[in-house]
Amino acid sequence: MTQPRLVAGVDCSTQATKVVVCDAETGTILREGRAPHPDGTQVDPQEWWKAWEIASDGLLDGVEAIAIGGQQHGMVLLDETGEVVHPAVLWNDTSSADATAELITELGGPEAWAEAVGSMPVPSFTVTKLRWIRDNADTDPVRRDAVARAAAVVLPHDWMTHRLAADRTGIDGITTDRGDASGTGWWSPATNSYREDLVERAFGRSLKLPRVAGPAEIVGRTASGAALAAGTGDNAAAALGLDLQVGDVAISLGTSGTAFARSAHPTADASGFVAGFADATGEYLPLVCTLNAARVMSATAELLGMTLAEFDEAALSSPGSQGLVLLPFLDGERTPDLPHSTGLVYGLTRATMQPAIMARAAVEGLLCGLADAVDALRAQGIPVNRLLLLGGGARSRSVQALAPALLGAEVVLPEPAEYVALGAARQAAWALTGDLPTWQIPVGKPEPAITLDATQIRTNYAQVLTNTRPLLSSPYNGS
Ligand SMILES: Nc1ncnc2c1ncn2[C@@H]1O[C@H](COP(=O)(O)OP(=O)(O)O)[C@@H](O)[C@H]1O
Ligand SMILES: O=C(CO)[C@@H](O)[C@H](O)COP(=O)(O)O
Repeated sequence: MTQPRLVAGVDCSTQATKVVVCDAETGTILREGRAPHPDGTQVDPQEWWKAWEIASDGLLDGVEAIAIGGQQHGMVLLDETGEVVHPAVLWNDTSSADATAELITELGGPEAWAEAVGSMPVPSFTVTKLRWIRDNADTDPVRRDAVARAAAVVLPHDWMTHRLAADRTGIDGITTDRGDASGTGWWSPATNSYREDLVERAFGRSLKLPRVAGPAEIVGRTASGAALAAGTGDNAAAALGLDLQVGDVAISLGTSGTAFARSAHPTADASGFVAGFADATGEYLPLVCTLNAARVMSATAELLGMTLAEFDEAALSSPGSQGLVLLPFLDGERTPDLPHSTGLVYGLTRATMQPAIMARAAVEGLLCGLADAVDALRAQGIPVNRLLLLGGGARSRSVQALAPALLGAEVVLPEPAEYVALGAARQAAWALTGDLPTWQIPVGKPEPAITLDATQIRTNYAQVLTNTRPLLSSPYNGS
């Protein structure tokens, strides 16, 4: 029997690095590894490298090609020698809220941005982080030094790919791809080109930008001679891992909550809800992203003194949320655009102040936010026939049971797997062989759907959000 050709895919996500090694022909996962990242919204990229070394330890023997999928948007600034000059400012860092508002006004409003780069920027977008660091350089010596020395700006997956490439030096030869470039705020999916003027607008001067590699390109070689594929943003990688088809919408419940679909056409939503991203195949990936997803459940479980399994059981056993509404904006929020917001619980009575009802309200709150996301995709003309649940939070039985009614479509549960890493591995196989392989996606059985009054629950959620929006829009004074 001939040995399978091996490819590796990596997910350098917010909370961890995950590695899968697959048979390039079938996609069968043969080896897996994982290592955590530190918490926080500004992280030294060397921490990702350390996590990669731990997660990939002993896995790479015989691997012929590798691709990196990574959390989108994070700003990694490099000097002329390729040294990192500031901790990476991640997608979930909301410090650039004021910078975002300024940039939107300066260019002529949300429509001007949607026209220029397919998306209205929110504080997650890299372009806003460039403006933030420029404007806050004087109050911090590390930032001042970083702004003075910065020669190039790249994204987490670009940096990891560059670090893995043994055939590059300094900042020469750095690459990115369409999927990740589309989350910067200075690259247009519709025209496939950089808007370098937007980098200059944000930062006050130009910076070197990575070359946008093609979907099946080999962009370098590792020290052991493995081919490096272009890599991509984590959501574009997941779309590749799931082999999304027209009518499919992926719902990823990781640190972020995302709803996205493949599209043959670019979108440009000036409301700021739907980001007009590119995918990793040459098409498009309209996407809605919330800042609070799986951690809403883990934080609520911790509050209630429950394990995640107990939390799930409580949410499922609850006689509904009984009008208790939880707005899950625990880390501020991106969609809706409320970077200064906090979470909010409304509807506490002696009857609703029960652990099980609180657990249920937490799951409903995070799903109501995602229901708005799916509706926003529908409003952009994206067909929604079935929803594919993925990410750590998709393992939650209560999410599986409540999602069909609240999101308004059939829910499919791909067999739990690291789909970002798997999609990156599929891209690596594409670069290695020249053909995008067809890999079977095993489908699991979700928890049976619960019947509930979705209209009432979503109306309650929308009313609480509307009525508290002024409060949630202003900075919270927690002192
Ligand atoms: N059964 C479960 N119920 C709810 N949340 C879960 C469950 N299993 C894992 N998680 C959560 O999934 C998250 C990790 O998911 P992952 O997709 O790896 O995130 P990221 O890609 O942002 O690093 C953690 O917050 C973890 O608490
Ligand atoms: O900002 C976005 C998408 O625009 C996030 O989806 C990040 O890409 C992080 O993903 P996770 O680590 O939560 O999977």
